[in-house]
Amino acid sequence: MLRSAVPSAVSIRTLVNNPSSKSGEAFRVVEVGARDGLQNEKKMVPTAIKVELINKLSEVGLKTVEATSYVSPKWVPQMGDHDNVITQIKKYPGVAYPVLVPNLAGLKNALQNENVKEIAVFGAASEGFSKKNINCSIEEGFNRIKEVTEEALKNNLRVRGYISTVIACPYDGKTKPSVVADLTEKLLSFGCYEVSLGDTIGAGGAGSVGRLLDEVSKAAPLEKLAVHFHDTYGQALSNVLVAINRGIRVADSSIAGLGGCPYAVGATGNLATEDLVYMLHDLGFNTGINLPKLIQTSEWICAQMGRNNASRASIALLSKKKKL
Ligand SMILES: CC(C)(COP(=O)([O-])OP(=O)([O-])OC[C@H]1O[C@@H](n2cnc3c(N)ncnc32)[C@H](O)[C@@H]1OP(=O)([O-])[O-])[C@@H](O)C(=O)NCCC(=O)NCCSC(=O)C[C@@](C)(O)CC(=O)[O-]
Repeated sequence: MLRSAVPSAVSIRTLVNNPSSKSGEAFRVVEVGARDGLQNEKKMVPTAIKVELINKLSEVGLKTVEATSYVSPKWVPQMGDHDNVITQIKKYPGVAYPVLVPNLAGLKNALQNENVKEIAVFGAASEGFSKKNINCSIEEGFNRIKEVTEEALKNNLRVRGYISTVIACPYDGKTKPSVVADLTEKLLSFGCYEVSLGDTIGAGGAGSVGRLLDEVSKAAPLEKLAVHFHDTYGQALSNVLVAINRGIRVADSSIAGLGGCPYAVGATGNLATEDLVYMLHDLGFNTGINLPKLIQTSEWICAQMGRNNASRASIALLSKKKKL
């Protein structure tokens, strides 16, 4: 069993009362808007819009911009243009563009595109969601992940791992933290450089997320963990604060809070990137992200898609700008 190398984190009270204690410390935001954010859109989003979105996100200073999925287009039609997207984006130096890969067939397709340098593999911590999402059991899913990861590493790709339904499953109810801890350990042993813990339906709050992280951190070093919260119950930002308090320094989020999973009915989008960045900057973290530019991108994508902005920080900062 791996032991955490990070010293015990400061309490939330210390963080809130003394934000300068985090001054300048790096925090990595993983932008998932172009993939998680768009995959559930019923109306096809033109490839050109996806490409422009990814380029704009790269220009605001994000260092990881998840680009698309090499999943079956029969299952997720919105991601069917994966190859064109990854070919057409600008590929800014220093920015990683991971693509989701569910199986060896997806990896074979991804490997044919020389622009794919990093993949993300994904499994679930509940049987119901695993069956609906990837049409197999948890065990079969992790066997697939192992073979995909091994093959990807042989081909010099970096591999990030996701675990879905870490708090609760839309089909099976609450998930045991010990199950998530075991699966996290497995993904790291396969060779994933990082594991992102996904609260797919956004059911978690500070208590359940804290209990989950206490258990997972017994099995995995904190510097190998990321958190991925959907904001269905409005808890995502406080959940990230709990993760920060435990010592985690990577979080996934989606521009304008776009998103939802096709196999998690009722789940809303991810935590909005703008809200996350607003909080991180207020705490004194260095994200490398230009918030005003991020807000412009958020306004732009909402206009392109004809939808309301789910980011509270974007709404507030845009209305302030309009009043001036
Ligand atoms: C895993 C499968 C493919 C199994 O689906 P299956 O139907 O069991 O697969 P199969 O192996 O039996 O193949 C069926 C057909 O699909 C084709 N096929 C098979 N694989 C591929 C592929 N990679 N690319 C293109 N085509 C593929 C295959 O060639 C065959 O074609 P046919 O002979 O019928 O013409 C399917 O269930 C699938 O694609 N699922 C993906 C669902 C998905 O993308 N969900 C959303 C992403 S996960 C998520 O959002 C959660 C996350 C990560 O954000 C974290 C969180 O919030 O929790």
